[in-house]
Amino acid sequence: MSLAIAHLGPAGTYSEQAASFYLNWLKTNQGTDATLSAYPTIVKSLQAVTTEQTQIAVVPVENSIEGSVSMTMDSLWQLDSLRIQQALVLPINHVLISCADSWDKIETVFSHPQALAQCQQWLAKFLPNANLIPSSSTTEALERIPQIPTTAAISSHRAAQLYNLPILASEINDYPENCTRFWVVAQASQEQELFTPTHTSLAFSTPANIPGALVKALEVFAHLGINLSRIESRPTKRSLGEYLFFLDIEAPVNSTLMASALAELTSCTEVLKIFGSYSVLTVSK
Ligand SMILES: O=C(O)C(=O)Cc1ccccc1
Repeated sequence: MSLAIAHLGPAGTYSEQAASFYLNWLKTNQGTDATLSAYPTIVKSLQAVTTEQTQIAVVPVENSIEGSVSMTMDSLWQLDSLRIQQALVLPINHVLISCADSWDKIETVFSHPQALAQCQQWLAKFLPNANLIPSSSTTEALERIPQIPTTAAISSHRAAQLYNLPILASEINDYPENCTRFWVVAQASQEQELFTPTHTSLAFSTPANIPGALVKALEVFAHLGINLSRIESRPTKRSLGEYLFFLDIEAPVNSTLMASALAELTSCTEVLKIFGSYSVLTVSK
Protein backbone atom coordinates (compact mmCIF):
# COMPACT_ATOMS: atom_id res chain seq x y z
CA MET A 1 0.00 0.00 0.00
CA SER A 2 1.21 3.51 -0.77
CA LEU A 3 0.92 6.19 1.94
CA ALA A 4 0.29 9.87 1.27
CA ILE A 5 2.16 12.34 3.51
CA ALA A 6 0.77 15.89 3.89
CA HIS A 7 3.12 18.82 4.52
CA LEU A 8 3.15 22.61 4.33
CA GLY A 9 3.84 23.68 0.74
CA PRO A 10 4.51 24.72 -1.91
CA ALA A 11 7.45 22.48 -2.83
CA GLY A 12 10.76 23.15 -1.09
CA THR A 13 9.62 24.00 2.47
CA TYR A 14 11.44 22.71 5.53
CA SER A 15 8.30 20.70 6.33
CA GLU A 16 8.67 19.01 2.93
CA GLN A 17 12.32 18.23 3.78
CA ALA A 18 11.20 16.60 7.03
CA ALA A 19 8.40 14.71 5.21
CA SER A 20 10.82 13.55 2.55
CA PHE A 21 13.29 12.32 5.19
CA TYR A 22 10.43 10.30 6.72
CA LEU A 23 9.38 8.99 3.28
CA ASN A 24 12.93 7.68 2.67
CA TRP A 25 13.06 6.24 6.16
CA LEU A 26 9.79 4.34 5.56
CA LYS A 27 11.08 2.96 2.25
CA THR A 28 14.44 1.84 3.65
CA ASN A 29 13.24 0.43 6.95
CA GLN A 30 9.78 -0.86 6.16
CA GLY A 31 9.72 -1.21 2.37
CA THR A 32 6.66 1.10 2.38
CA ASP A 33 6.14 3.41 -0.62
CA ALA A 34 4.85 6.91 0.10
CA THR A 35 4.08 10.09 -1.83
CA LEU A 36 4.25 13.71 -0.68
CA SER A 37 1.27 16.04 -0.84
CA ALA A 38 1.63 19.83 -0.33
CA TYR A 39 -1.03 21.87 1.53
CA PRO A 40 -1.21 25.70 1.85
CA THR A 41 -1.20 25.77 5.69
CA ILE A 42 -0.12 23.63 8.65
CA VAL A 43 -3.77 23.35 9.75
CA LYS A 44 -4.84 22.11 6.30
CA SER A 45 -2.09 19.48 6.31
CA LEU A 46 -3.37 18.18 9.68
CA GLN A 47 -6.98 18.29 8.46
CA ALA A 48 -5.92 16.21 5.44
CA VAL A 49 -5.30 13.36 7.91
CA THR A 50 -8.61 13.76 9.76
CA THR A 51 -10.53 13.77 6.45
CA GLU A 52 -8.48 10.78 5.22
CA GLN A 53 -7.10 12.56 2.14
CA THR A 54 -3.68 11.48 3.48
CA GLN A 55 -2.61 8.94 6.10
CA ILE A 56 0.17 11.07 7.63
CA ALA A 57 1.08 14.76 8.12
CA VAL A 58 4.51 16.12 9.01
CA VAL A 59 4.24 19.46 10.84
CA PRO A 60 6.73 21.79 12.59
CA VAL A 61 6.18 21.96 16.35
CA GLU A 62 9.07 23.83 17.91
CA ASN A 63 12.10 25.80 16.86
CA SER A 64 15.26 26.13 18.95
CA ILE A 65 15.21 29.94 18.52
CA GLU A 66 11.59 30.93 18.15
CA GLY A 67 9.83 28.33 20.29
CA SER A 68 6.50 26.65 19.68
CA VAL A 69 4.44 26.71 16.50
CA SER A 70 1.07 27.71 17.94
CA MET A 71 -0.95 26.49 14.92
CA THR A 72 0.30 22.94 15.50
CA MET A 73 -0.40 23.00 19.25
CA ASP A 74 -3.90 24.47 18.83
CA SER A 75 -4.84 22.05 16.04
CA LEU A 76 -3.73 18.98 18.00
CA TRP A 77 -5.91 20.08 20.90
CA GLN A 78 -8.89 20.59 18.56
CA LEU A 79 -8.51 17.57 16.25
CA ASP A 80 -9.13 14.74 18.71
CA SER A 81 -8.46 11.84 16.38
CA LEU A 82 -4.78 12.66 15.72
CA ARG A 83 -1.79 10.95 17.36
CA ILE A 84 1.92 11.74 17.18
CA GLN A 85 3.77 8.77 15.73
CA GLN A 86 7.34 10.07 15.57
CA ALA A 87 9.39 13.22 16.21
CA LEU A 88 12.08 14.41 13.76
CA VAL A 89 14.69 17.09 14.50
CA LEU A 90 16.11 18.87 11.46
CA PRO A 91 18.91 21.44 11.24
CA ILE A 92 17.65 24.67 9.65
CA ASN A 93 20.05 26.83 7.60
CA HIS A 94 18.47 29.82 5.94
CA VAL A 95 19.68 31.61 2.80
CA LEU A 96 18.62 34.90 1.22
CA ILE A 97 17.22 34.37 -2.28
CA SER A 98 16.88 37.33 -4.67
CA CYS A 99 17.43 38.39 -8.28
CA ALA A 100 18.78 41.81 -7.11
CA ASP A 101 22.40 42.40 -8.15
CA SER A 102 23.32 43.75 -4.69
CA TRP A 103 21.83 43.77 -1.16
CA ASP A 104 21.19 47.55 -1.20
CA LYS A 105 18.58 47.09 -3.98
CA ILE A 106 16.39 44.85 -1.78
CA GLU A 107 13.26 46.62 -0.50
CA THR A 108 11.09 43.68 0.60
CA VAL A 109 11.85 40.33 2.23
CA PHE A 110 9.22 37.57 2.31
CA SER A 111 9.23 34.48 4.50
CA HIS A 112 7.39 32.36 7.02
CA PRO A 113 7.17 34.29 10.35
CA GLN A 114 9.40 31.69 12.06
CA ALA A 115 12.13 32.17 9.45
CA LEU A 116 11.91 36.01 9.64
CA ALA A 117 12.23 35.74 13.42
CA GLN A 118 15.18 33.34 13.19
CA CYS A 119 17.08 35.88 11.04
CA GLN A 120 15.96 39.11 12.74
CA GLN A 121 19.44 40.24 13.87
CA TRP A 122 20.96 39.52 10.46
CA LEU A 123 18.11 41.45 8.77
CA ALA A 124 18.47 44.40 11.18
CA LYS A 125 22.20 44.56 10.44
CA PHE A 126 22.32 44.02 6.68
CA LEU A 127 18.84 45.06 5.43
CA PRO A 128 17.72 47.58 8.09
CA ASN A 129 15.29 49.38 5.75
CA ALA A 130 13.65 46.38 4.12
CA ASN A 131 9.95 45.64 4.66
CA LEU A 132 9.59 42.20 6.22
CA ILE A 133 6.45 40.51 4.92
CA PRO A 134 5.20 37.27 6.50
CA SER A 135 4.15 34.56 4.05
CA SER A 136 2.43 31.25 4.64
CA SER A 137 5.67 29.29 4.11
CA THR A 138 9.33 29.92 3.25
CA THR A 139 8.63 29.01 -0.40
CA GLU A 140 5.28 30.74 -0.96
CA ALA A 141 6.86 33.89 -2.47
CA LEU A 142 9.55 32.15 -4.55
CA GLU A 143 7.50 32.04 -7.81
CA ARG A 144 7.23 35.87 -7.68
CA ILE A 145 10.90 36.65 -6.85
CA PRO A 146 12.17 36.70 -10.50
CA GLN A 147 9.49 39.22 -11.57
CA ILE A 148 10.51 41.91 -9.04
CA PRO A 149 14.28 42.24 -8.48
CA THR A 150 13.77 44.46 -5.41
CA THR A 151 12.26 41.49 -3.53
CA ALA A 152 13.97 38.68 -1.63
CA ALA A 153 12.88 35.60 0.30
CA ILE A 154 14.37 33.67 3.20
CA SER A 155 14.29 30.00 2.39
CA SER A 156 16.56 26.95 2.19
CA HIS A 157 19.50 26.17 -0.09
CA ARG A 158 17.48 23.29 -1.50
CA ALA A 159 14.54 25.61 -2.34
CA ALA A 160 16.90 27.98 -4.24
CA GLN A 161 18.05 25.01 -6.36
CA LEU A 162 14.51 23.75 -6.89
CA TYR A 163 13.23 27.14 -8.15
CA ASN A 164 16.53 27.86 -9.94
CA LEU A 165 17.03 31.17 -8.11
CA PRO A 166 20.24 32.92 -6.99
CA ILE A 167 21.45 32.90 -3.37
CA LEU A 168 22.66 36.36 -2.25
CA ALA A 169 23.71 35.34 1.28
CA SER A 170 24.06 32.00 3.11
CA GLU A 171 23.93 30.94 6.77
CA ILE A 172 21.87 33.98 7.72
CA ASN A 173 20.14 32.54 10.81
CA ASP A 174 21.21 34.40 13.96
CA TYR A 175 22.24 31.19 15.75
CA PRO A 176 24.16 28.55 13.77
CA GLU A 177 22.68 25.62 15.72
CA ASN A 178 19.13 26.49 14.56
CA CYS A 179 16.97 23.31 14.66
CA THR A 180 13.27 22.60 14.26
CA ARG A 181 11.36 19.68 15.73
CA PHE A 182 8.63 18.17 13.55
CA TRP A 183 5.90 15.70 14.49
CA VAL A 184 4.75 12.89 12.24
CA VAL A 185 1.01 12.65 12.90
CA ALA A 186 -1.53 9.94 11.93
CA GLN A 187 -5.10 9.01 12.85
CA ALA A 188 -5.23 7.28 16.25
CA SER A 189 -6.76 4.21 14.58
CA GLN A 190 -3.84 3.97 12.09
CA GLU A 191 -1.08 4.39 14.66
CA GLN A 192 2.04 2.31 14.07
CA GLU A 193 4.82 1.74 16.53
CA LEU A 194 8.02 2.09 14.51
CA PHE A 195 10.51 2.51 17.36
CA THR A 196 10.24 1.94 21.08
CA PRO A 197 8.70 5.20 22.29
CA THR A 198 10.73 7.38 24.66
CA HIS A 199 8.54 10.51 24.94
CA THR A 200 4.88 11.35 25.57
CA SER A 201 3.10 14.61 24.73
CA LEU A 202 -0.15 15.69 26.33
CA ALA A 203 -2.14 18.79 27.24
CA PHE A 204 -4.65 19.61 29.94
CA SER A 205 -6.88 22.33 31.33
CA THR A 206 -7.13 22.82 35.09
CA PRO A 207 -10.49 22.46 36.90
CA ALA A 208 -10.34 26.01 38.33
CA ASN A 209 -8.18 29.10 38.02
CA ILE A 210 -7.01 28.87 41.66
CA PRO A 211 -3.61 29.07 43.40
CA GLY A 212 -1.61 25.86 43.01
CA ALA A 213 -3.76 24.33 40.23
CA LEU A 214 -0.75 24.01 37.87
CA VAL A 215 1.72 23.11 40.64
CA LYS A 216 -0.49 20.19 41.66
CA ALA A 217 -0.42 18.78 38.12
CA LEU A 218 3.35 19.28 37.74
CA GLU A 219 4.09 17.78 41.17
CA VAL A 220 2.76 14.45 39.88
CA PHE A 221 5.81 14.21 37.61
CA ALA A 222 8.27 15.61 40.18
CA HIS A 223 7.19 13.04 42.80
CA LEU A 224 7.54 10.14 40.38
CA GLY A 225 10.95 11.38 39.16
CA ILE A 226 9.73 11.85 35.56
CA ASN A 227 11.53 14.57 33.59
CA LEU A 228 9.64 17.09 31.45
CA SER A 229 11.35 18.41 28.32
CA ARG A 230 8.89 21.21 27.52
CA ILE A 231 6.02 23.06 29.11
CA GLU A 232 4.00 25.56 27.12
CA SER A 233 0.78 27.41 27.80
CA ARG A 234 -1.83 28.40 25.21
CA PRO A 235 -5.03 30.37 25.76
CA THR A 236 -8.16 28.18 26.09
CA LYS A 237 -9.87 30.78 23.83
CA ARG A 238 -12.86 30.57 26.22
CA SER A 239 -11.95 33.61 28.30
CA LEU A 240 -8.95 35.89 28.73
CA GLY A 241 -6.45 34.56 31.29
CA GLU A 242 -7.51 30.88 31.03
CA TYR A 243 -4.86 28.50 29.74
CA LEU A 244 -4.18 25.02 28.42
CA PHE A 245 -0.85 23.48 29.42
CA PHE A 246 1.13 21.38 26.94
CA LEU A 247 3.80 19.02 28.26
CA ASP A 248 6.47 16.92 26.59
CA ILE A 249 7.49 14.15 28.95
CA GLU A 250 10.61 11.99 28.86
CA ALA A 251 8.83 8.67 29.43
CA PRO A 252 6.80 6.32 27.21
CA VAL A 253 3.04 6.25 27.80
CA ASN A 254 2.97 2.48 28.42
CA SER A 255 5.54 2.51 31.28
CA THR A 256 4.42 1.70 34.84
CA LEU A 257 5.58 5.12 36.03
CA MET A 258 3.53 6.92 33.38
CA ALA A 259 0.47 4.81 34.19
CA SER A 260 0.71 6.08 37.80
CA ALA A 261 1.34 9.64 36.60
CA LEU A 262 -1.67 9.62 34.27
CA ALA A 263 -3.98 8.20 36.95
CA GLU A 264 -2.96 11.01 39.34
CA LEU A 265 -3.08 13.64 36.61
CA THR A 266 -6.64 12.71 35.68
CA SER A 267 -7.76 13.60 39.22
CA CYS A 268 -6.22 17.09 39.19
CA THR A 269 -7.02 18.21 35.61
CA GLU A 270 -10.28 19.15 33.88
CA VAL A 271 -9.73 17.88 30.31
CA LEU A 272 -6.63 15.74 29.65
CA LYS A 273 -5.63 14.81 26.10
CA ILE A 274 -2.76 12.47 25.23
CA PHE A 275 -1.27 13.33 21.85
CA GLY A 276 0.93 10.26 21.55
CA SER A 277 4.05 8.44 22.57
CA TYR A 278 6.98 8.39 20.18
CA SER A 279 10.75 8.36 19.71
CA VAL A 280 12.88 11.24 18.40
CA LEU A 281 14.99 10.87 15.23
CA THR A 282 17.65 13.53 14.79
CA VAL A 283 18.65 14.25 11.20
CA SER A 284 22.29 15.28 10.85
CA LYS A 285 23.46 18.18 8.64
O1 LIG B 1 7.87 27.46 5.78
C1 LIG B 1 8.50 26.38 5.89
O2 LIG B 1 9.44 26.06 5.15
C2 LIG B 1 8.14 25.49 6.98
O3 LIG B 1 8.19 24.30 6.84
C3 LIG B 1 7.86 26.14 8.32
C4 LIG B 1 9.17 26.46 8.96
C5 LIG B 1 9.68 27.74 8.86
C6 LIG B 1 10.93 28.02 9.43
C7 LIG B 1 11.65 27.01 10.06
C8 LIG B 1 11.12 25.73 10.12
C9 LIG B 1 9.88 25.44 9.57
